[in-house]
Amino acid sequence: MRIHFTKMQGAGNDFVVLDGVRQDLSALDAALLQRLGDRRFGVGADQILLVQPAQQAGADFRYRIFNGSTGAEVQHCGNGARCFARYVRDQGLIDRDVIRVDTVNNRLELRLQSDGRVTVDMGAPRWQPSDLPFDPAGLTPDTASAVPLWTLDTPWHTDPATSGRPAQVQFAALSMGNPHAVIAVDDVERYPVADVGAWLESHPRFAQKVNVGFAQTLAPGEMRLRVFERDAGETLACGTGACAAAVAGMALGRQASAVEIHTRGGDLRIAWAGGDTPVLMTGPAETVFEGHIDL
Ligand SMILES: N[C@H](CCC[C@H](N)C(=O)O)C(=O)O
Repeated sequence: MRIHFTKMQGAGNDFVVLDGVRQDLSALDAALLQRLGDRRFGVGADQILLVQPAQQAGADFRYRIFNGSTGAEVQHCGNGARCFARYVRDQGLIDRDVIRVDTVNNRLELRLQSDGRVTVDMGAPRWQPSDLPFDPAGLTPDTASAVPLWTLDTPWHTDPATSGRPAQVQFAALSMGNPHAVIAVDDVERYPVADVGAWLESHPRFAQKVNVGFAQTLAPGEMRLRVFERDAGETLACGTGACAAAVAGMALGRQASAVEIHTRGGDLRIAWAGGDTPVLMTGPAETVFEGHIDL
């Protein structure tokens, strides 16, 4: 099967984008998607984005996301949503700058800005453990702040003096359509992101695993963030992770209602008015190259 694809990136989070409107991609299964995502045997990408005709009234397209390492479908991808908007506009699939798309569990509004960036209405955050899902059984959250903070023992010990007591992590748990655990750290560059990220990503309390964000507050309105993504490892940026980190900081009273998030791959701007209002994310979306692949 010969497939036309477009390689794109949003703040260094990279994607293979497929036109399922003008191509018949019904034969694509998880194995072929995983091959597309493979950085040695395929094109290589953190996620595969599929553009399909809308199935619901009021939407322009259906937007489906698959993690590149597994070919498994996931609920949301924020950096991907910006690239989706750039793609359908540049490919002539739509001639408007405001685009409405449906994901598996959300309707998003994508807006192409005159400066080349894209703003995405990411929907409202959801805080119930069942929204992730996260199993809180036996845990007592710290409810002194506006949102519950959960504490888990890690497999590591802090130092010989406390060899009997494991180190702990405290995190906010929320859904942006996909599951996120956000840990506040003093210095993202020195924190053991790979170890703690891999451990929490696959913790049995997260039945569908979880994206793990490591957030450093630089100032009210400015954060640095690293994210160990579910089924992707650490990516250079994570859009839903940036929303989750910003919203957790705001809900905890540590952040203003608009935050500039510095990721390793670029900067994202997040705005949120609280409660059930939508989270707005603005950032870059760029095409890298186009090509064909025989699968
Ligand atoms: N790894 C994520 C999907 C991609 C999210 C990320 N690339 C973004 O920009 O939001 C998950 O399994 O939920």
